[in-house]
Amino acid sequence: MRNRGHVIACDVSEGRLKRAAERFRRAGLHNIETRLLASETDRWVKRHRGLYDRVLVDAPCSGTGTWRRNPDARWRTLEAGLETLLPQQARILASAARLVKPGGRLVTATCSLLPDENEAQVEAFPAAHPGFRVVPVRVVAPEVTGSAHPDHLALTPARHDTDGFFAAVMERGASIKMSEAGNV
Ligand SMILES: C[S@@+](CC[C@H](N)C(=O)[O-])C[C@H]1O[C@@H](n2cnc3c(N)ncnc32)[C@H](O)[C@@H]1O
Repeated sequence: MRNRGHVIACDVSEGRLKRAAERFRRAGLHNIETRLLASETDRWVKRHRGLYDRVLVDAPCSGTGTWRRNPDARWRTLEAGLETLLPQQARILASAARLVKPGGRLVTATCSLLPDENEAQVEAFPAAHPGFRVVPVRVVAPEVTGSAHPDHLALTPARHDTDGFFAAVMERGASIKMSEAGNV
């Protein structure tokens, strides 16, 4: 965005937001406001529903895509437990969807290799939020080629010699009424 527009970085961790603000300063970015949320049901989300052109969700995930750099993380991942992470990811995604304006886009990204955290979350989303449809990443970013998934961005250490990374784009219908868009 070249320091233009207005970006709001939300987290439930004050420490994370402070560290992020330091990174923004070091990078010379002046268009980012930080916002501490109590949870995905924070009233701030309700007050700002339907206001944002783009919403990026970088929810807690297993981090399995970073295992080649952080081999010890596999033991921490097992502690965190997918049975906790999967519903938390779905709740955060549903909450973030409320912020997207009609015609706006919701992008979800993980550093996970696990289909349950990636494709399965994205496939389940439009059923609960009929106002949204998946937009293939190749449409949004034609310069991105070689993804391991036909619609989403999927990078794997084996195929791309990068960390494992996943991103999907969903667009809210331009004419959809807020009340029709599921969970809003
Ligand atoms: C994968 S990390 C994202 C880190 C972030 N991109 C950064 O650079 O600091 C996932 C983050 O989600 C935060 N989180 C957990 N539950 C949340 C919620 N309900 N709303 C917003 N953020 C949440 C965690 O505190 C954690 O910082």
